[in-house]
Amino acid sequence: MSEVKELTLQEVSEHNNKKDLYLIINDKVYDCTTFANEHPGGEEVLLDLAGQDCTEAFDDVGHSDEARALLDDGMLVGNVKRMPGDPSPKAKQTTSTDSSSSSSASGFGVGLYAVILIGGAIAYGAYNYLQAQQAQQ
Ligand code: HEM
Repeated sequence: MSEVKELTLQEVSEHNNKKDLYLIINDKVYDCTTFANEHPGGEEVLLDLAGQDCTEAFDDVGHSDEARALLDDGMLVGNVKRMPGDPSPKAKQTTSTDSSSSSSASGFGVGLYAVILIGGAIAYGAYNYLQAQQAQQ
């Protein structure tokens, strides 16, 4: 049984190059040195974030479950040890902007239904009108 390592942000930040590349995701430290050149999203993005907390960037891409599984499959080094004065973990936060954007999304849904309903009604009216015209001839 290997002991879980604890690394400070300072220690992780020293692993910031192609030959020694650590990333922090959800307060866990991963050694991505060998994975970097196999990364489907490219080596550059990982190098840019080397030694840093990339939780937000990782989540924003919408990585698959397989990508998440890869992390714990051999890359895990240990946990982040937060010291007093360190920045807080970069987790996804539900902000008021999020809820307003979701409400505008649902507003768009209602608008779309209205367009479909009104469009349908107009098409039905036009069809009836044409039928009546034809009946008159
Ligand atoms: C060690 C952490 C990471 C792992 C294990 C990983 C793994 C993967 C995998 C397996 C894919 C293929 C698509 C999928 O299955 O979701 C992918 C795509 C991608 N990754 Fe990562 N990734 C990591 C970190 C990052 C970071 C920090 C970024 C920064 C923005 C990033 C950016 C991307 C992009 C842009 C793609 C899309 C590539 C495309 O579809 O053309 N990845 N990653």
